[in-house]
Amino acid sequence: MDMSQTKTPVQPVDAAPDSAVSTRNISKTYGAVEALRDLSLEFPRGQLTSLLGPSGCGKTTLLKIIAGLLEPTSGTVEVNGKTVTGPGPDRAFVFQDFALLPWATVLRNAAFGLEMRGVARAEREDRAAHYIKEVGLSGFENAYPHELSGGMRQRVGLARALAVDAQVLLMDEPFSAVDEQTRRKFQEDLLNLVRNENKTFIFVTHSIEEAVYVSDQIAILLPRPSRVSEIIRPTGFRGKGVDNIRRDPEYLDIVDEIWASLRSYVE
Ligand SMILES: Nc1ncnc2c1ncn2[C@@H]1O[C@H](COP(=O)(O)OP(=O)(O)OP(=O)(O)O)[C@@H](O)[C@H]1O
Repeated sequence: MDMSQTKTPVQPVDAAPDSAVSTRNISKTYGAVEALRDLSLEFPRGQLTSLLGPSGCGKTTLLKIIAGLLEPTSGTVEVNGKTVTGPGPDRAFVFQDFALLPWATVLRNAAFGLEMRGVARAEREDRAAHYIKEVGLSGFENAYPHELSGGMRQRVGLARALAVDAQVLLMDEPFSAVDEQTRRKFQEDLLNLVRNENKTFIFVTHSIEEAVYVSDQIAILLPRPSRVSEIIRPTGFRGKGVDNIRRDPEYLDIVDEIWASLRSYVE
């Protein structure tokens, strides 16, 4: 099988998608470890793209390079046509552990990105309160992180990222540490956020089902040195409502298809 082929099982790829983020010929080596090789990928504006691939294939590395937290060995990242040289206000990283301040309330934590940017207290608390509501945490403004469940802490991290109004949200396996019910609820909420916020989401996950459920575009990465093997756009069942996606025949077919292409790497 030609692994470099771009698959379009549901709908043709737009002729010229408007990209918020482009990675061009990115390579990254850590000493002797070649993590990424010549990886080029477009991230359409206002959509959610998942990076999916076997463990250790370089998904987090790519996300950190896009965030400007890590320099590629070669290649460039562009955000809105401008080359990335470091972290910037156009991108917000939602960390796996969310990096919340344990001594600060939910409100202050959610406002923390704005505080770092010097936004006045009243304005930042207003904006933080709006996003605390948006992520379903109304009533917890004055709680502390240790009083929250893992899923709620994740929502605080997401509220913080939304409050700074970055155009690009980078999420590294945000749902890996929560129970299945919380995870499903969060996936539904994420779908609504993508629709309502018109931001570009780049999302790392290990879960094929999760990627197909939440993504407009899935980039399947091959194991080290990682390249993109396929781009899948599971758009056919999008308008059918969050409750119907998991039993949609197209959803199930795409999950099977991705599993078929990844299984050889885990056997
Ligand atoms: N700081 C580092 N120094 C040396 N090697 C590293 C470093 N960070 C990552 N690597 C290696 O680079 C490869 C890619 O790592 P990365 O964390 O990006 O993969 P991943 O796809 O996100 O993995 P996982 O799905 O398990 O989180 C791995 O082999 C990893 O061991």
